[in-house]
Amino acid sequence: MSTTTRRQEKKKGVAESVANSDFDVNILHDPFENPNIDLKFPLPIDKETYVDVEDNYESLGQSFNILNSAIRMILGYGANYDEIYSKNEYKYFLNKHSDEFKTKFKNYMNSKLEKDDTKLDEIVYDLINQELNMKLIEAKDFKARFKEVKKYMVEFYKQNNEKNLPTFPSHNFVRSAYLTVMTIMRRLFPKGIWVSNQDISNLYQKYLEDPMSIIWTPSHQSHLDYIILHLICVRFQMATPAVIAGENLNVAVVGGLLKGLGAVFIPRTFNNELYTERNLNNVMEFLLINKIPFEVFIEGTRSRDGKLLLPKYGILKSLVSIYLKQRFEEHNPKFNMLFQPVAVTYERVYENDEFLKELKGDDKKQESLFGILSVAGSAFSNKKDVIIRDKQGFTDNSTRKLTGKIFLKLGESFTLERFIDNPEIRHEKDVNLKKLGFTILHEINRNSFLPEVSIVGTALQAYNYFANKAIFSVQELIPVYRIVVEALLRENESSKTNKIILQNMLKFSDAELSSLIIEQITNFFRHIKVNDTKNLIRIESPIELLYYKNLTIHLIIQRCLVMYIITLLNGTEHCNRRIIGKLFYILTGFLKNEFLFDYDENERNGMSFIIQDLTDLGVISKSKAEDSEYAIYTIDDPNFVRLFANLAQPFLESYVVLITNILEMTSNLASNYARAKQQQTHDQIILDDDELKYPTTKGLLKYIIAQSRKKAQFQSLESINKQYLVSDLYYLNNLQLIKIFKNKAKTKAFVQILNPRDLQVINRFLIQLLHVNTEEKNLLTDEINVNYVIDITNKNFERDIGELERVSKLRGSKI
Ligand SMILES: O=P(O)(O)OC[C@H](O)CO
Repeated sequence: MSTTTRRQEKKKGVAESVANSDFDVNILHDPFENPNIDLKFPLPIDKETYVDVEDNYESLGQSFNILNSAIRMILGYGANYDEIYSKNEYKYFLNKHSDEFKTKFKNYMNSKLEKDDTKLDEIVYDLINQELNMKLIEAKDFKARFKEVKKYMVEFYKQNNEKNLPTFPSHNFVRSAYLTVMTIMRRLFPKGIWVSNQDISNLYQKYLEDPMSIIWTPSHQSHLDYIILHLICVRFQMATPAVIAGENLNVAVVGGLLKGLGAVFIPRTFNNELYTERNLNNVMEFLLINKIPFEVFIEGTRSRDGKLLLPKYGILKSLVSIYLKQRFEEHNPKFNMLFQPVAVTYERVYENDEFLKELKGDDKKQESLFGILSVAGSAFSNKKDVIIRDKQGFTDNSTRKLTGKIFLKLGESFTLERFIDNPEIRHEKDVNLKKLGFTILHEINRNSFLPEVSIVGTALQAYNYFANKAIFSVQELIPVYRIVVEALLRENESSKTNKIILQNMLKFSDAELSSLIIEQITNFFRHIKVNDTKNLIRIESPIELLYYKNLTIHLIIQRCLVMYIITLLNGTEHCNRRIIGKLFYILTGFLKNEFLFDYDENERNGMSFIIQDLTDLGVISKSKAEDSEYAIYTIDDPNFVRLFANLAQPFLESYVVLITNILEMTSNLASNYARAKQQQTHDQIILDDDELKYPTTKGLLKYIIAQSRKKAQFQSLESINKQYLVSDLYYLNNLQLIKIFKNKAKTKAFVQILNPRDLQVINRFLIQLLHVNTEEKNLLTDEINVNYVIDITNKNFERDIGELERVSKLRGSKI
């Protein structure tokens, strides 16, 4: 038997053993003949409807509709057309497509604006009061002016609602969309979209026990996320959700279709608009009272780098305040909602090529009708997908579409009542929103599937940093591959699927692993090439590895950091648990936004556990037997330590890149500003001269990327990408070392240095940490110095720089 066939046999074994647990359904399979997928339990049929909401209307019989008839005829799906989405609404969920519901929705929103929402009146009163105070109007005109402004506001928000709120046209509209989208998706993703029937069945059963709005909270890496969840709902006989979507998607024609499918368009930033947020709250409250499923991407934007982003709290805050209002003001004691974290994993994200450009500093291409049509159009190109090789025999994927499987895994769902777990709480400010967001995202990370390509990507990235070679043999990669698989397996105890796959991979022979690596590179990479005759790999642009490595990095980042620190201190008396612990504390602080370290309850991620584990593995050893915090550790397996330490490095480098450039750019701008100010006459004084004094966030990032690439200061390009830099920028803002603020027109954001001295201290600390042009280590090893850096990261503003300066002077070192 050939190795490939043996590997296929083993892979089949994996698929079979997984079949009863995870990823047993491809939702793109057989969608027309059998649109409804049977769940793992029989859906009840003894009642007409299972959702206890007033005014849940059954739709009238099929009305004649030319479009639907045409679709039936053209596509020839006649027989089962009426089966699609036939029981989802009215029977198991509220029928949001009934005319009665739509009228009720519209009336509800209009009467909120016209009379029911006192908040709007308050806003208008405040405004007119200001006009009065500024003598823009006279007291006698107050009432008339109030009426005029209120009328304007009501009209404005009515028009806004018309433009932005879901329209829920009809079940036939859902059916037509299903047929069209299915047809496109099947062509775009021939390898399927995989889910676990048991996951969906568990959720459905929980929902039926006590129907309430399911709040779907998926990870967000692609615009396809919304489509996928809708298709899943249709197929598993659940109601499609209303979806919070950025107004950037409300483009010609497509915006209308998306509204038909439940999109609630919102501004990307609210800029304290007085009533917009409240208006959105009203929309959400109406949907939740009616137990309509709701979908929100709490990261707020698509992650371009494979890791989860920090949650945005706006919508979570609204959900919590609606819950408390309903329970305690509207006396609706059973009101609740069910959060469902969802991990969506792509073997190759559709937007991959665009994301690489953005990471390298290009502006995002705005969504447009043309762009969306061309995606749909590309599904129908009849170009055969053949593997092309260049003259040297390496794969040339520059013109191939490169699509893979998509996997969707549900985490453990929980109700808001269970999360709050305190009947005394009445105010949203008493609810820990950060913990709510992090609970959702940790649950996503805990359940994220690791596709084979993510393991290949991690091994390639690790080896690339380790060996720094552009061309190497597949054979050279294999030992690294095995080490990576072992490390990931140790951190995947809780994921049944990942565990099985990784365990099986460890049993592969070298020849089987080679063929797996070659196959994955051929299928998914454009800038990493492979020659399957000579068994060679060529890395043309390592930035493509970043995404795949980051699909796994959250599992091992803490140990990478510990190994990084040990590498720095190895051979000195400082390589003890006390100093390692302090540095680990600082570095996990630096990377806490990048990796969502807060509220992580996994004890395997603690420093003591990791050190013990590395000792047990024989990677490091303790020189003294007793368990003192001063016992010195030494590295026994330098290659192992270096391999993982390297993976942590780019995240730290990106801080040095950022801070050095903020300092440089700000000082350049300051001297230009001083010069301009001298030449300025009184008449020229402008309203918003921050523009001249401070870099904009956007300008700064562009400058950094352009400058740093020229300087090639670090080995890895990974440290100079937009997503890491943005997240670092917000951490420095949080430490109040810099301030990010908007201009008066709220069109731009600026970066101002608030604490140049401590920004320098952090910069020097990082420079020593990364030993860039310096042998000094005093900021890493001297406890007074280290404690000062800890004070910065702890936001202890009482910190005493004097002591730091005295110590440095005494020892003749620079701060
Ligand atoms: O910020 P973007 O471009 O990732 O947009 C993603 C949002 O879902 C659009 O509403």
